[in-house]
Amino acid sequence: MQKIGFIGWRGMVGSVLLERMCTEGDFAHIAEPVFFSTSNAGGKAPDIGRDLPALRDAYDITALAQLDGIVSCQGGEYTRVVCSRLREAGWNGYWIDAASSLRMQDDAVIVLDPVNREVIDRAIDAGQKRFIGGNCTVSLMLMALGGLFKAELVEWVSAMTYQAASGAGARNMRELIAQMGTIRDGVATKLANPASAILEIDRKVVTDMRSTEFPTEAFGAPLAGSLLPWIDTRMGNGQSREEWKAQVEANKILQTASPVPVDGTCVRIGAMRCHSQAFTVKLNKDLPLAEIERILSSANDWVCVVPNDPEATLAALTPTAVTGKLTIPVGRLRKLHMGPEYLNAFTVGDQLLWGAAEPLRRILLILLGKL
Ligand SMILES: NC(=O)C1=CN([C@@H]2O[C@H](COP(=O)(O)OP(=O)(O)OC[C@H]3O[C@@H](n4cnc5c(N)ncnc54)[C@H](OP(=O)(O)O)[C@@H]3O)[C@@H](O)[C@H]2O)C=CC1
Ligand SMILES: N[C@@H](CC(=O)OP(=O)(O)O)C(=O)O
Repeated sequence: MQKIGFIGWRGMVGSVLLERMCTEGDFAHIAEPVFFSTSNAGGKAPDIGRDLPALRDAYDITALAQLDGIVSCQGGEYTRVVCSRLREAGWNGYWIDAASSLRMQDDAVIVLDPVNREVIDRAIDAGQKRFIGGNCTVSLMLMALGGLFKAELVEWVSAMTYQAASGAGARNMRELIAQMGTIRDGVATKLANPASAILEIDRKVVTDMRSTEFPTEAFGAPLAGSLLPWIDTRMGNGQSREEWKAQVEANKILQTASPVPVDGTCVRIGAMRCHSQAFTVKLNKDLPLAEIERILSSANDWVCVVPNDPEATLAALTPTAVTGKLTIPVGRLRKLHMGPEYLNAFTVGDQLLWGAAEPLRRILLILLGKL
């Protein structure tokens, strides 16, 4: 792997990937990085601390076909178009991708190496070439609960998600802030007066949120001060596509012999870039909580168990605490009234790090023989 192409490096996932690669010094392992653009061929390549040629056209199949590997954070449509053209051109390099379009194809591996390194190694040995990052909630769930899955203790999981605006894109993050500002601006005078009636403030807030002037172009509905219990398209069986991904992707990542059911409701909330999830885990045996905590916390280098008390929970188990960090806290661990095999758990993870960029950065290092 000498010549590696980067597409989508300017987008939200791509720029987090680039930042992580620069921080970790990964470009030292790449003899010839080549940067592409779908909109600015001939423009200036990003600053990665060395001289680089101008941006190449991301649709130039001849240029792409000269690469040993391609890392794309450009999106599913780009993948669909370019991957098939590259195949037709006989290209047989490594394709590393953040988009969902290839994930469930037989010749694609969903990568999350702290959880499925053996699956990845077997695929590389077998000559497989397509390595795709998983859906963010699925990757974050498996980083948090991986120990229980690995020990084959999970009968099923119900995952109720609280997903950040970033999962919907940069435009949506901006709109969330604009919505927050609109709400606040509408009641600023009343808010400044401690004697003003709260129900009057509340009435004005909801009137503003229901107004056609309220900014909702990206989300299609108010998110700030509210929530949106539908993410992605409909599947036709009552599930949203985001909910459907939980079981199919988790079982593909783990390569389970028989599928572990995973289902729940995926909800968009007004967090910026951390997804949270509340789990009900049906274990296949009654284990002491201390043993469960030991299994969870020893599963990988990033997961950490948060004591089930209010101080530790509010200090370590919130999007505010976790944003920008690779740690995966898991807390609120307790047995539910339903019985000793029913475990409650809550996790928070940065959806642009372990949820998107980090598994791609690491599969690249694995393919380069550096991890
Ligand atoms: N957002 C997320 O949380 C996750 C996303 N993914 C997948 O990653 C892919 C990319 O997502 P995401 O990074 O959110 O996409 P973005 O919309 O942020 O970026 C995609 C591309 O848009 C172009 N672009 C146009 N205008 C701008 C601008 N002002 N700033 C930056 N880029 C711009 C860039 O292409 P160019 O430079 O060629 O013009 C960029 O590479 C998608 O397939 C998504 O499914 C996967 C996991 C999580
Ligand atoms: N759908 C996710 C983000 C995402 O891009 O997922 P996927 O990579 O599976 O399309 C969210 O909205 O939070």
